[in-house]
Amino acid sequence: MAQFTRVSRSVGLITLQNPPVNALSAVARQGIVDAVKRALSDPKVKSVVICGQNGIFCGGADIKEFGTNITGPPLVPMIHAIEASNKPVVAAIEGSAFGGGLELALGCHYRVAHSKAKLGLTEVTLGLLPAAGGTQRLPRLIGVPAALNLITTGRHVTAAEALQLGIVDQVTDHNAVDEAVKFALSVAGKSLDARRISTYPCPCPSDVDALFEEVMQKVRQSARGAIAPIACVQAVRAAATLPYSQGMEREQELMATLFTSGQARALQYCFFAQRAVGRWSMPSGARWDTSKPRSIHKAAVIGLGTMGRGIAVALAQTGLSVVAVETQEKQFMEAKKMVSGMMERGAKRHGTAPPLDKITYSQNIQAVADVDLVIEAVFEDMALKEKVFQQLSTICKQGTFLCTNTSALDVDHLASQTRNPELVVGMHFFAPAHVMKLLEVVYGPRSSPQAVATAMQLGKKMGKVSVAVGNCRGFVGNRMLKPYLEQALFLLEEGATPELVDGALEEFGFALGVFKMSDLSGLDVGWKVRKGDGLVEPGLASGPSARIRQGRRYSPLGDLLCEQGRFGQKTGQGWYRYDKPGSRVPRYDPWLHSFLEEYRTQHGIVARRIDQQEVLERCLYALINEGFRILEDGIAAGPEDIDIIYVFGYSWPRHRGGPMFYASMVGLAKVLERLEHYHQAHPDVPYMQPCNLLRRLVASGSPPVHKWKEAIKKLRSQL
Ligand SMILES: CC(C)(COP(=O)(O)OP(=O)(O)OC[C@H]1O[C@@H](n2cnc3c(N)ncnc32)[C@H](O)[C@@H]1OP(=O)(O)O)[C@@H](O)C(=O)NCCC(=O)NCCSC(=O)/C=C/CCCCCCCCCCCCC(=O)O
Repeated sequence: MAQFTRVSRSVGLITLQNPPVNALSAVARQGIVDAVKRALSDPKVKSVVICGQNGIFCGGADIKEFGTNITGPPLVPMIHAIEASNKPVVAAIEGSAFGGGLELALGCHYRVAHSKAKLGLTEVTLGLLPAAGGTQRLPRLIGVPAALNLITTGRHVTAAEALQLGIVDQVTDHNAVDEAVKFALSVAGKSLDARRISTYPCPCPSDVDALFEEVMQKVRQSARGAIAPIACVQAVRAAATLPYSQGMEREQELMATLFTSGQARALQYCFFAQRAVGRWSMPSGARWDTSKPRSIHKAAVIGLGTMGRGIAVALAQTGLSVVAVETQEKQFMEAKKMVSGMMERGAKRHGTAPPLDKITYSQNIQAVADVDLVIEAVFEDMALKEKVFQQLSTICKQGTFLCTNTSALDVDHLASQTRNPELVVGMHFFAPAHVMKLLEVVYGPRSSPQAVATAMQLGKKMGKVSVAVGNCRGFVGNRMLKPYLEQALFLLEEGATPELVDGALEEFGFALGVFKMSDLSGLDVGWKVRKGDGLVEPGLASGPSARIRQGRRYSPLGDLLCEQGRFGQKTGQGWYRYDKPGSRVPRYDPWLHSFLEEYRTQHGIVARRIDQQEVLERCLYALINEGFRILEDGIAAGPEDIDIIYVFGYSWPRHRGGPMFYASMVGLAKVLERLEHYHQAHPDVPYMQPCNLLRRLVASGSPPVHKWKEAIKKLRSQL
């Protein structure tokens, strides 16, 4: 797992060999310990280089070991032994040096990096802190403010930034190992007294207390309840205020708390889930590894509203030639300007040239005749989309993939409007499409595996986390949102306020509570959908029957707000009031509170006290219950798919691992018991009726989340 060779006569070259990312597993650590001993005891070796095989230095500690009984030599003494060596040790950093990988490099006396390498103390993203000395060495090397920034965010820095910060000593465009060997030859025999980072004093600003107070406040705000960033600040504070050995003790103490926390488990689950969703499968048996995608060189976007513009930008930024079609004159002119502006701003942020020449605009749909793939993003109206798909089917060259960006409509129905339904899939982007990472790739019963593979691959190229899901109303994300929104409205009827509901959800970790989110996305969107579903009945009489529609409990609260022209931020009023239309800061609205009181009186509802616990249970368990139905229906292949959709598309707090993981942490039996309780109290709310799959999982002993797929398969085979 670590190979030792002697090169250039006197340089001991230690190569980590643990594919795919040279993670520091027990065997790899043992390999390093043995190789270092050998290098130090070999009199012919005057200096040492540590590198990783296959162009990657080291992806850090082996995350797979974390849930197990860890054996093998621990990292901290291993790194200390390297630092204490009396022969110079140079890290040759290619590819990535993350987490424990960078900590290993910080234990070396010198660091040479390839210009394309990325470095970072990423542990915080896994619910941990850099506990192999990273929180103590990095501030000593680059100062407290810069170290705090890197350690609390886990962000990756380029080799150039690492050089500027002082993390690496040299950056090269050539072979980093060869350069490191040359470097090692040049420093052989030189004193190492000034090269052991643990012996450095920690450079500190004069008012350490004020600095840490300010940072802690900021970190608490952005952490949304995550504990690791806070522990990171505490550990760096120890570096700034304590001698190294005591700082190390503090680092270990803080790590011990994080290591066994539910948050660390959730974040590590997310890490693997994000990768697992790439290994998609369809109920037909088609899979990621047996379905070959087709290369896409030229794509088209139809409809340049908010979504279409974002999609066009995202495609162009990927390097594809894009035909952007908008038939309405006013929208066409406005979109051209907006798209260019979006690309220019993006390019400025990345220090690149805007890919303006990648997009050609047209007002004629015939312009898409020669593209490889079309993404339809016209208004969310089935009749309009049907027409577009009929046209595309005749205009496009043979074999063009036809995708729809619908957020809820029937993909299979659209496929039926075309000559080749196997070429049709949904590509459901999230607004703003050039920023949001999530893409739901929706397959209908007739979508070919190649169409799915192509959309998945295109999503990946666009930098999206793509999840393949089946076709149903709202797919996965929006389907689960419906019971969540519904519960929030019922809670208002029963006595809660938007502030109470949002407060509970934000404390749970959502960036925005449900009412703030509705104000942001526009209340009229859902109103239009409900009208289409025949649920909106303006001016209906009061009394309980007014709140039963299509045989189930219904809250017209949202409709009533829309009837008043209160569409949220864009009109300056919604569930909150805003200083002016378009303002973003929600404020308490006395009108809304009187309106709720009047509404309750009119409908004979006596307001009761509702606590945060009830808000969370009703909103979240209703959503989770629908997640189980989605699994039962085979719309999502596994809980990971649902969780990744929620973490990347709906701001579900990552440190809670996604709704299905959260359910497993709460305990399936508890979730079932609470759903049963609420369903008894609200028998006219079908979403609260516990799903069969949940009952069966509980009956089979509530297996851990990673075993659900297997359990579902087994349960299906018993039916
Ligand atoms: C950028 C990457 C490295 C590579 O990206 P890419 O090329 O795109 O490839 P991927 O698809 O991401 O990955 C390929 C497969 O490799 C798997 N993988 C990746 N990284 C790891 C890893 N570090 N460990 C295991 N496996 C890994 C990945 O899952 C893929 O496989 P699959 O598809 O899932 O099958 C990118 O992969 C990346 O970013 N990786 C993560 C980098 C990272 O964040 N590293 C930090 C790891 S944490 C760390 O290093 C911590 C160090 C501190 C010291 C730890 C000490 C531990 C013990 C202390 C115990 C003390 C508490 C005691 C408690 C008590 O007292 O009881």
